[in-house]
Amino acid sequence: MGTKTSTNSTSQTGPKDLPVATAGKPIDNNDNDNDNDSDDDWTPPPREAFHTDPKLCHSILRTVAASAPLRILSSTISMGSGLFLDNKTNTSPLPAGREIYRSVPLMMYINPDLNPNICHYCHSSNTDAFGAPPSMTGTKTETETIKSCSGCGVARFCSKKCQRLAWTRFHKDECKILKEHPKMRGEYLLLHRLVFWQQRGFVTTEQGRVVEGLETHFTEYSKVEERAAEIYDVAEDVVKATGGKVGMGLVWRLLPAMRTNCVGVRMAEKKDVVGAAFDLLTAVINHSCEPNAFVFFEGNELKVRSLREIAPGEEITISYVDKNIDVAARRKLLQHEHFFECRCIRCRNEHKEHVSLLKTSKNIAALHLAQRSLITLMKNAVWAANHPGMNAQFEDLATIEAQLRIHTSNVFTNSEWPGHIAPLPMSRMYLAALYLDQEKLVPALRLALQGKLMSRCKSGPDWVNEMMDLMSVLIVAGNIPPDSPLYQAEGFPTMDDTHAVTYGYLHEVCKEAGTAFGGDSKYTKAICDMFAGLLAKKPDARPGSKEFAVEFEEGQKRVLAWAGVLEEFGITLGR
Ligand SMILES: C[S@@+](CC[C@H](N)C(=O)[O-])C[C@H]1O[C@@H](n2cnc3c(N)ncnc32)[C@H](O)[C@@H]1O
Repeated sequence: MGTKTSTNSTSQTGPKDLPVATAGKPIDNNDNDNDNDSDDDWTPPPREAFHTDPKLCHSILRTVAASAPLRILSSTISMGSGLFLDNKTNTSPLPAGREIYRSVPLMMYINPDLNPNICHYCHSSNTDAFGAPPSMTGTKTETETIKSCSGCGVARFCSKKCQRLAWTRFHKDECKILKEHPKMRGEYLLLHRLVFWQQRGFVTTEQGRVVEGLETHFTEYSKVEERAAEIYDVAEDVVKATGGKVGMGLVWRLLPAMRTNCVGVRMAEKKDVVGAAFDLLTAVINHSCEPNAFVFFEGNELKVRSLREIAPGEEITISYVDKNIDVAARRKLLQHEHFFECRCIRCRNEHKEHVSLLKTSKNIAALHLAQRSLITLMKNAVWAANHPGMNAQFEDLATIEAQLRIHTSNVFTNSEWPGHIAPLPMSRMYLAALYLDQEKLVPALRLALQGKLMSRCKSGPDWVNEMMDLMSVLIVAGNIPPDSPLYQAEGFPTMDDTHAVTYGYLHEVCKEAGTAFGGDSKYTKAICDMFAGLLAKKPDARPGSKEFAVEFEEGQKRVLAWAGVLEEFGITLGR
């Protein structure tokens, strides 16, 4: 790290000073870092929004396989551009559950800490479609032997061929970097890749123009000292990694562009982000907390699908954050990462709901405090479960559950904490999974039913994933032997009722998975195979028949009453 130089706003800043008004860490004027800096200016030139350049828009749109006519236009929600369903070539709306486009992102990086089972070149996984490793399910796949690179011990490859191809394409530049920084953020690793690719001439002129036109929030990063300092070290590392061949000015501008425009990699079967991808068209899509589309990944492909009907001429939106978190947490994240306050209808309605339930700002502050405490509590419980013996205090799930009750009591003045207000649904689901791991089926089933059925999410990909978490508890519950003392001692739902609910729910999940993820998705196929396998064991009334509908309704009523869930939260067959 170089020594400090003055960076006041009146100085004639050269390439080696931090941008004007930035009090982050300045670079050493005597450093050789910038000797080959072809790009002396720290401040990016004014950005031309994509939609002002039809030729560039055309080439961005050509990078994807679109199933619907698309256009890049001036956004209706943000300052720059956005992606729209075209209304010139198309007059009919796009229904819910349709593919909008798919593409192979320009760059993608999976963080092996978050998912060690994905090849870093072809991005195929050695887990089954539910994300379970083969050792747990007994499934053997071609890519079973995903091995780490012996150089860095970080990058993973499913075959020698993938390892060789990755080496020529990017890993020869990245191996040393990953060895030094094994936990590097996906966006930062992709920044290194982009810089190396630019040097090697791997980036086409058009791709380069897209990168130049990206929203960077450069000013916001530069203005706040701690944000500037946060990215400064990374930028310096990138310059160092290129042996000083690339100047700090260029890296300093590209870095916030990567942070702003990479999309989190979520596989179909998991809600958690496991890496970062940079896709030229997806970088144009703006955010809504009530989006009409979503992105997921399968293998090398990124797919964007509609969540509800989209009218011709309507802007396509995705959620940049987990939709299940509460309005305050969403706004905070969007402000921190994207520098805007979300003003979508959902945010306004949720905020109004809090105000009407809690009346005063003091009570709202108490809600936010309780929400943070709950998240910390669950994080500690999950950590303790993954590190047995390290923090016994959080291993006792009955104590965690009692604390959950304490945190959620007395926050709402005239009622209990409503079951749909975050993070209660998610906390209950986590706790259910931890109880299931400890084979404590009674609290696991009760909490899974409460968490899932009372949550706000009633359809779409998140609903499918949450229902699959509930299914994993129901399936274990359905396998308890008929003479188990659980039925007597705990008033546990009868085997018939559990089976009726399991078949009914899985039937709905199959249909919704087809709509949400598409019939050609590996995940949808795996869910439907699972359902078919279960159904084969069912001799009597089958989902779809009148007899089954009666069996299901009655069974669900009793199961919900046992779990303390109101009947209105139950699932209607054939929704
Ligand atoms: C990935 S870019 C989206 C495309 C961008 N509008 C453009 O012109 O390149 C993300 C940035 O768009 C802006 N943005 C996205 N959604 C927004 C929203 N709902 N409200 C305000 N700004 C938004 C923010 O500046 C955000 O950091």
